[in-house]
Formats: sequence, C-alpha cells, structure tokens
Amino acid sequence: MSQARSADWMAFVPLGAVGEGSSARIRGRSGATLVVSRGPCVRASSRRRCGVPLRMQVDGMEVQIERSDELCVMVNGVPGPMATEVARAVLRRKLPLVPFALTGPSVAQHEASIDGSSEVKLVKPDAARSVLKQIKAARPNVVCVDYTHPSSANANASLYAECGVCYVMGTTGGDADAMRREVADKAGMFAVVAPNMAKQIVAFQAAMKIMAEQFPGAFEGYTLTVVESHQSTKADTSGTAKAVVASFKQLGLDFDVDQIEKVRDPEQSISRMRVPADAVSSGHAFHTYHLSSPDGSVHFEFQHNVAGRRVYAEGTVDAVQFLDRQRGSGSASQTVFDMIDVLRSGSMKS
Ligand SMILES: NC(=O)C1=CN([C@@H]2O[C@H](COP(=O)(O)OP(=O)(O)OC[C@H]3O[C@@H](n4cnc5c(N)ncnc54)[C@H](OP(=O)(O)O)[C@@H]3O)[C@@H](O)[C@H]2O)C=CC1
Ligand SMILES: O=C(O)C1=N[C@H](C(=O)O)C[C@H](O)C1
Repeated sequence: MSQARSADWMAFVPLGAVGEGSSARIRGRSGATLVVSRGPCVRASSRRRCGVPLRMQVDGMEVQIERSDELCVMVNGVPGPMATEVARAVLRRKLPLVPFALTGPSVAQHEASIDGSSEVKLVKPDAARSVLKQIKAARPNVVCVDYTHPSSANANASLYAECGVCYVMGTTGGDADAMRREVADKAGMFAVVAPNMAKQIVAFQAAMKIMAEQFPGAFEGYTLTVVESHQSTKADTSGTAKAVVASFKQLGLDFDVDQIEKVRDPEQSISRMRVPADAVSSGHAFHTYHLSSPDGSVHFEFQHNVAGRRVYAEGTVDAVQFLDRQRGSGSASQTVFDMIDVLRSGSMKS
C-alpha cells in the first residue's frame, strides 16, 4: 500500500499497488474517507460523492474520480516554478487541488510533490484533451490555472474552451485577444486573462490606464525607456511591461514594445538592477520606466520590483474564486475579465 495516494476526491493508485482482494481506508484532509481496493478497477468512496463515479485510464493507472459539483482547481505547468507556487497557494487556501497537471513535452518526471503533502500526476500534451474532458465530466466546476509557456498559451486556452473549462490565464506572451474572443463566443465559459496577478501591480496598471484615459497626450514629446529584469529562463518580454507601455503610448509617448530592454544576465540583474542575489535565478521581476521631457529638465520614474512569486500566486487564487462567483451569479453580461476587474470587485485579498 505504500504507493497508494489519497486526495479528498479521487483514488489515485497504480494498479498492482494494492494486493488482490485487499483494501485500505485512507482519511483525506477534509475528513472524507477513501476506500482503495484491488479488483477490475480501483474503487473509492467519498462523503461528497454525487452520482456514479467516473473511471479513467491515465498512463497505466486506472483512476476513479468521484463526481462532485464543488469548486476544484487544476494548476497546469507543474513542475514549472510559477505553477508550483500557485498549487501551494491553492492548498494554503484549503481549496481542492486536482491531482493532475498538464505539463511540458520535455518534462521527464511523471509526478510532482507539492510541499511534500500532495502528489500531482503530470499529463503530457498528447494526453491533455482526454484527461481534461474526463476531469470536466466528473468535476463540472473545475477551474484551470495556466502557468505554462508562451508557445502553449493559446493552444491550452483553446483546449479549455473546447472542454468548457473556465480558466485563469497567467501565462504571458500569447494572443490575449484571441483568447477573449474564444471565451466570449462560447456559452458558459468564463476566464480571467492577465499578465500580472500581484494586487499592488494591478493597482499600478489601473492607475496608469486611468491617467491615460483621462489625460491622453499629457506626455507628448517625452522620451521613454523601459527596462525589465527577470530570471534567465524567462522566454518572453514581460507581459506586464507591454501592458504598461500601452498606457504610456496613450499618454503621448512614441514607443514600441520592441524597445523594451530585457535583462536576463544574472550579473547584470545584480549590478545594474539591484536584484538580491538569492532572487536572481529563483525568480524576480524588476521593472523601471523612465520618462524625460524634450529638454531634459523634467524626469519621471516608475518602478516595481518583486522578488519571488508568492504575490502572483495569491492573486491567482483570488481570480479563481472571483471566476467561481461570476459563473454562479447567473448574470453573464461579461464573461472575460482581467485582473483590474478582479481588483475592482473587491476580490483581491493581500
Ligand atoms: N500573470 C502573472 O502574474 C505571472 C505570469 N507569469 C508567466 O507564467 C508563465 C510561466 O512562468 P514560469 O513558471 O516562470 O515558466 P517556466 O518556463 O519556468 O515553466 C513553465 C512550465 O510549463 C511547462 N510547459 C511547457 N509547455 C506546456 C504545455 N503545453 N502544457 C503544460 N505545461 C507546459 C514547461 O515545461 P518544459 O520545460 O517542457 O517547457 C515548464 O515546466 C510565463 O509565461 C510567465 O511570464 C509568471 C509570473 C507571474
Ligand atoms: O515570468 C515571470 O517571472 C513574470 N512574468 C510576468 C510578465 O511577463 O510580466 C509577470 C512578472 O513580471 C513575472
């Protein structure tokens, strides 16, 4: 029985891990009981079940999912650092974490442990559709969180829409307009798409947007420089910087996102951007936006510097809970949101 793992909502047992004719009883975090037994399939029971359990085969395992209409969260991109951080935040908030995560094609491991307490089975892109459809069938109120790779953001968004799974898209570098159109066109779909989930940075983005809307052209003739430093593994130009640049353009600055300077060299991050050494590779986002008047006599500088990722993870879970309330509210006048909408709704906690 050493390989048998329990979640409150699912039996997740390699065939062969339980002896023929034997069974085991495991108590989950919320007190729900899981009964695992060897037979033609693995059987499980839970206090929250509603209806006949669904059986699925994943990577040589037979898994039985208890049906339930409670909110649960599937975090895709594990074992990537951002997805892992969100999975931790889901557990901290005591929300049910789906023990499956879509993962990248080159990921060698088959499972990941979240804080040593919850195991997540990693699902390669070729099995993603089948697994997601089955999870949706058993757990209609699942919400997916996507922290994957710029190159997979739109394909994953299309898959969520195809399966009717509401989602929070944190992955940057995709075509956000295409995602919004797809969600808007599909009945019952809700999504939050945003390049930054940190409450205070979202407030800064909102302030710049409001300034640009109320005072278009106020910085006409000024010059702008934008420099952003991130860990060397970051694939794209910061999506946050691109969003802020859109407001600067409305304020009259002649600037293209191609002019955003990216710092990905650890030495530069430390010496030039003053990133703490322990955050250089483990995760950081240091942004400086500098505006100068035509004669050089007036300067503005805006800066937001984040070490680590926890602030985004907390905001992401706020977005999940916001989406869950939206879809449950019965009013569907808006179905696609950004984090400014989430902030305005009062749903952001810290
Ligand atoms: N909105 C926000 O607040 C924030 C957004 N981000 C964004 O989140 C994204 C992820 O960041 P980070 O964790 O640092 O990135 P990493 O590139 O370090 O990790 C991404 C993970 O996703 C995996 N992956 C690749 N393709 C797929 C796929 N098709 N399906 C599922 N998983 C896949 C990768 O696997 P493999 O190694 O095989 O490629 C990797 O394990 C980035 O776009 C980043 O900009 C980050 C922080 C905050
Ligand atoms: O990749 C990251 O790390 C981050 N990505 C987001 C972005 O592209 O703006 C948000 C933050 O900068 C961290």
